[in-house]
Amino acid sequence: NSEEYAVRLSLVGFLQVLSGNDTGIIEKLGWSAATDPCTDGWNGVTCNNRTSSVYKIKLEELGLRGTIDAGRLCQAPSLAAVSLLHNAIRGEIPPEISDCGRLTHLYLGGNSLAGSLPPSLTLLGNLKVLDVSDNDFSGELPDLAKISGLVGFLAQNNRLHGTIPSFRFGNFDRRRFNVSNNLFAGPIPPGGDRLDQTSFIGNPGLCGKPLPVACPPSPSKEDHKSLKLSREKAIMFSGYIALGLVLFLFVTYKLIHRKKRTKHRKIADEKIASDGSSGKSSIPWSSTEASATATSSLIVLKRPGTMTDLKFDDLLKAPAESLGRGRNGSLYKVTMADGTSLAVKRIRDCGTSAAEFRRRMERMDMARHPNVLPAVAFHCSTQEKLVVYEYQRNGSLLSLLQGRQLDCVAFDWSYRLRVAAGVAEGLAAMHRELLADGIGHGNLKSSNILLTNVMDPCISEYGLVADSRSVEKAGGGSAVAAADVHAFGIILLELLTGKPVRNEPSELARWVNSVVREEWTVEVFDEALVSGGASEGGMVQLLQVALRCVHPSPAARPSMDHVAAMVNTVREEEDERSEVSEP
Ligand SMILES: Nc1ncnc2c1ncn2[C@@H]1O[C@H](COP(=O)(O)OP(=O)(O)OP(=O)(O)O)[C@@H](O)[C@H]1O
Repeated sequence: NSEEYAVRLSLVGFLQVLSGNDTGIIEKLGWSAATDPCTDGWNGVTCNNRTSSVYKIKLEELGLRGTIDAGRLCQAPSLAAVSLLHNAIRGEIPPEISDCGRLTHLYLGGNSLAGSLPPSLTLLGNLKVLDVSDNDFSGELPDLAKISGLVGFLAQNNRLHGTIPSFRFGNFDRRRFNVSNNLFAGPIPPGGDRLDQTSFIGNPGLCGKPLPVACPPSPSKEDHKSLKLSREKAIMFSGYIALGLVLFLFVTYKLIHRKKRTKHRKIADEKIASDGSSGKSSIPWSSTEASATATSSLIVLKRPGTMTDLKFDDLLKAPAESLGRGRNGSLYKVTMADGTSLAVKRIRDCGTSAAEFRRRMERMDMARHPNVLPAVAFHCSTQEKLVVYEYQRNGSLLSLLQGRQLDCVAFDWSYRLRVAAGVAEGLAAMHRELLADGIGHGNLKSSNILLTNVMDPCISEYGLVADSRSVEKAGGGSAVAAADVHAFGIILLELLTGKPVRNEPSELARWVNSVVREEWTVEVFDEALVSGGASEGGMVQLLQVALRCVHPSPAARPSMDHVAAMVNTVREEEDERSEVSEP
């Protein structure tokens, strides 16, 4: 059909540019728009048998002397791996490379590529291995640490400079991280000492472990103090003083006015509580009761965003917008004076004492995991409990399921597995740490899976169902654990079927079970996954995990540790399936 023809034309165009219009090479490889890349033997091309689409292009050691036309290359919609190792390719990596959204492996080592690595590389969210070694690249590295699944980065023997981003070194194999023989400077980021010094040698300005060169101590406060204030600084400080004065007058004015407004606010608060409406509202979220309590009663656990301090009074004064009213209480987006956005949960009280609530919050703060959103601060009094989080602007898994797609991520099989594995890991880790204290999530659902700025899944509102009585009734945490496993199973079903659940999770489980019983298993899978080339075997495996999690008998459900291990196995097998053999 015409789409396939357009893809062939683009790929042939890509090869022409890559070879520098060398017709000899093009003929030798047998690429022609008149033939099919999958069935007519285009050399260097591998197709996905199920979808008959190109997923790997391997053109190594062919003496290619042209440039990379990423615009044309990325027309192949299922392209997962590209290897152009050991040619004489010139020019730069074009920014359009980010259009190859499914790319997992990109090997460009041993060419004559130059310029800096384009920042758009960081948009390749599925990338696992990037090899740019033995070229003539210069400039600073883009923040490749943003790509959470990156397990290989080879950049040795170039002229790259600047500092090394804070990679998740724990993910890298020794052989698969190498920035040696460049012009990098500054300290090796934390975790780099897990690797061998051969990964870093040959950078004259680089210091810290595993290199034998210690980093110089950073200048102390005393040194700073002794520095004379320059004229510009003096002007700047007098500016601050003036600003401080204006703020002081403003706050005094507000304080006088607040007294007058208190009465109106109480009425407005009661209105929120009674209608539960969501949407924009200039009505402050704080109750009179909360404003009247001591200003020191906000317990800050973590500094939010760029803020140096978070004060209860500032929180009360900041403009708030209602985001919704759920089972646990109401949620407000609060914008602080410096522009930092916070999400404040006002918990519907369930009889937990302030002391018990505080104990739970502090206990949870000790059990952090990258896939669990930590509370920034909390406030508890007998009348009111508030929990403050950082606002996550990329929305939730629910919004992805509802089709509010974000440009920066393809909601494809690989991403869905990443979400499933991240949530499973986070939940399992929290269970390990907190179930002994009877603290489970208690309200896990896709609207509580938020997406961080690098689109990693992050569980929010862990442990806010502070009904200790239900935990005791359930027998020391096992019922809350089984309920969380069930909820996780529903999330897996949502990922597999593409159908979001809002009110009745068991209905989705019942429907899936009935289809599976009739042996129409494939019918349950999201059409977008099937047409996107997701492997049926992998989807069936994940479905089996989901069905075990939603087993009607809580005692028959696996533990979260076991579930996380099963999900990881599916993810690893799928990675291997799509992974191209290492060149
Ligand atoms: N920290 C946050 N940053 C950005 N959005 C958030 C944050 N926390 C929650 N949200 C989003 O705000 C909306 C309202 O959240 P809320 O918690 O009130 O609803 P809910 O999850 O349906 O209810 P509940 O968790 O109380 O049962 C949801 O769409 C949720 O995804």
